[in-house]
Amino acid sequence: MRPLIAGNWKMNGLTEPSAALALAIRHGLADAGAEVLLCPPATQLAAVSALVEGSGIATGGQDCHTRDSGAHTGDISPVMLADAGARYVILGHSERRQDHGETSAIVAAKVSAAMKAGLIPIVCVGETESDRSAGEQETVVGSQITESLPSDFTGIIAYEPIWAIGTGKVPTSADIAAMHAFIRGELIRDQAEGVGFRILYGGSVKPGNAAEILGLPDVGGALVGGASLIAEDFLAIIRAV
Ligand SMILES: O=C(CO)COP(=O)(O)O
Repeated sequence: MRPLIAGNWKMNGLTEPSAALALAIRHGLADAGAEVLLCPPATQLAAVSALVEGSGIATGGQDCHTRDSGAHTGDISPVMLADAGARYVILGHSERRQDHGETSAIVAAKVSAAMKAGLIPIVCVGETESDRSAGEQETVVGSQITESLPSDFTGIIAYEPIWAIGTGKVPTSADIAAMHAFIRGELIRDQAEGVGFRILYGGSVKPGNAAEILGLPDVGGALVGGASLIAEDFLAIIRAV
């Protein structure tokens, strides 16, 4: 399976810069050894999906509701994401867990809804800095995995240590490899197909560290925030595969 390089644009992207970014990535992508995914804000999803159509670049949402439609002001359903061109959806990102009080149980319900709509969920897990200082990272990530994934899960896991997001701090390669091995073990124990799921690393992935991170065992790609907003940086990360 080729590695997946996913860009999480978060709450960034007005119409013109989003189109320019999507087109720069499309045009700069030479016979990539990676699968490429762009997750723009919901307001840009349909436009970005149209701009990358036929290029092999996929698009995804950054969250979804558990229902397909109904009286849920401000929410976006998985069916709506699929209708706007998405093939993937990021779920349980730490920013949503923190800003919107999303528990792992809520994330699990969203994962099921996304799968039902035919989307591939990318489920984020990761410990805080204090969890790591206390040596609790495996306990925290282990329970996030157990509680955020339905028993029939198929999809992708993204390991994003919260203290590495947007900070320029990255765990050591040994720590990334250890956590990915731990996550793989949990998936194999809990999930019938756990041996095959991709596990992405996310948290301050940049052109300068991408090759080393992507070369680690059980790292099946990267979930990139800040550097995915700069076409040359995102393309350099893709080329590092
Ligand atoms: O949260 C992230 C991707 O989902 C990582 O963000 P940064 O790459 O900006 O650290």
